[in-house]
Amino acid sequence: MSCVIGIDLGTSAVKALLVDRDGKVRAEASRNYPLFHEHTGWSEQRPEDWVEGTIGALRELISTSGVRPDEVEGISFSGQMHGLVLLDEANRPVRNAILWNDTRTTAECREIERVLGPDLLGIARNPALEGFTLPKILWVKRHEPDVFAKAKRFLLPKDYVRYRLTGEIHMDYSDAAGTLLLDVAGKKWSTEILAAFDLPASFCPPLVESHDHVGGVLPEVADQTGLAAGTKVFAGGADNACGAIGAGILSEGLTMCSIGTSGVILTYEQNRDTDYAGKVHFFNHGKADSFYAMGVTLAAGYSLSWFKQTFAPNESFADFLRGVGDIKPGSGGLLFTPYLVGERTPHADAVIRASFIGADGSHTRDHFARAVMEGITFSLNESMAIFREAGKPAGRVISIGGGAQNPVWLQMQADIFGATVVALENEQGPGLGAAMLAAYGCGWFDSLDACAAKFVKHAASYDPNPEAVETYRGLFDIYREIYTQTRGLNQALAAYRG
Ligand SMILES: Nc1ncnc2c1ncn2[C@@H]1O[C@H](COP(=O)(O)OP(=O)(O)O)[C@@H](O)[C@H]1O
Ligand SMILES: O=C(CO)[C@@H](O)[C@H](O)COP(=O)(O)O
Repeated sequence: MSCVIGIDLGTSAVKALLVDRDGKVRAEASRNYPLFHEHTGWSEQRPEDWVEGTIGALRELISTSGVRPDEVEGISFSGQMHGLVLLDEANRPVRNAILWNDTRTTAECREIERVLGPDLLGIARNPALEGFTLPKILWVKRHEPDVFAKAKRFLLPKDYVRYRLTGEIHMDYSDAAGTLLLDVAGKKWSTEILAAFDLPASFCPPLVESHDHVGGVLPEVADQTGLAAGTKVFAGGADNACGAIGAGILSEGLTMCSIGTSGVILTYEQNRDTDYAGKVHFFNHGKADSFYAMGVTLAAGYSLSWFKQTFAPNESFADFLRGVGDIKPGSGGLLFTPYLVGERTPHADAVIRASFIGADGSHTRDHFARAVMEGITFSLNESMAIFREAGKPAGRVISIGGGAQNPVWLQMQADIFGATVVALENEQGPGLGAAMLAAYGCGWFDSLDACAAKFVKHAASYDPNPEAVETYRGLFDIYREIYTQTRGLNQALAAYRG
């Protein structure tokens, strides 16, 4: 059996998939790791936890699957985006990584806007948002000058793990696009942006394509995992680029909904000049010389996990959500906005927080759980609305991520988006996209598209129910009002946060 491995370095866990030449997932293994929230709005992880988790997951994958080490032809990665890993002269992290959902950098975002003006959108193609990497670099420079003095270069999360597996330092275009330091259309580090913030070119790693062969597994990693030393390692990509590859979003007109910790509505873009004026993100794809645009809900799956963890910590997701299908669309007039950690699209706002609106004595826990799922989906529908206004057809949406595991949620997506929602057989999120990059990199296919034709298999599809569509249309208008109605209240409450 010849196989590849896709490693998805997520926010809650790292998952490793062993995939054969037919695209069949033969084995999987995962390891969780903690998040640290030292202050409100902060979110950090220990890079060493990612490395230990990845090595542990690989060891389990090899030992339980029965695959021979020489049958693994290649490995690639998908990674949570934007997280800042600062390395010293000896490539050791100088502090914890600051993650994509950390919102401490509002002042640095304003500074970036002031210094770069319209060049920011012109070059980096994205606005300054707290989650992106450059504001985090400036935050460490300003608030931890002693730490910053030791930092010689930066990496993103999966690039650091790949470095520890291979000893080689690189970054692929799809992940580099989320740093605000890349000239996205020109595919090079922006000398203008680096100069504007006094960062040397040596601060940035060499750029590669997602399918590029960038090194081999180190002998000591081979000893720890059971892989063969020298096993080919391919660069990999940003988790949303890999999610899109794994969902077959490789040509114009295709749309994806991903509900992981964050939530994303993503469309493929062939034209590097497509201009959404910064309303949605515009990034390089993991398929060479192509792009994607996406809107992001910061706390999508995270909102549901938070709710379950807070009110039913000992129940599985399946048990917890069992009664949700019995509640009618609209949750009996209960609405939820998923702003637990602030929001990105369409409201770039680090201060806004979540609300339940309309609670009454008849509401049960199932009403609240359904309202959380509906609120997350309404938020994603705001991104969908931006794409529709820009003329993108969104009649058919491929749904991936943890949220796609629940049929009630898939039907809800169809009803709220007013689109046919298609689930994938053997839903594996971005890990399958990472495995596809390895399969293409190994030469199993002539193109990623050819790989997708074999690996991406559609499962059940969900058509919108006209009655539910009508109910949700009315509620969506009310949902949209909540942001403006609660913004001032949340600004006043900010002083009371920990
Ligand atoms: N059975 C389920 N039904 C509905 N949602 C689920 C289920 N299992 C997980 N989820 C949601 O999926 C999210 C995790 O998705 P995942 O794609 O694994 O995230 P990440 O890649 O960010 O670690 C959780 O936060 C949770 O809300
Ligand atoms: O910040 C973004 C995209 O801009 C997030 O999508 C992260 O990339 C983390 O994703 P998940 O952990 O939810 O997969």
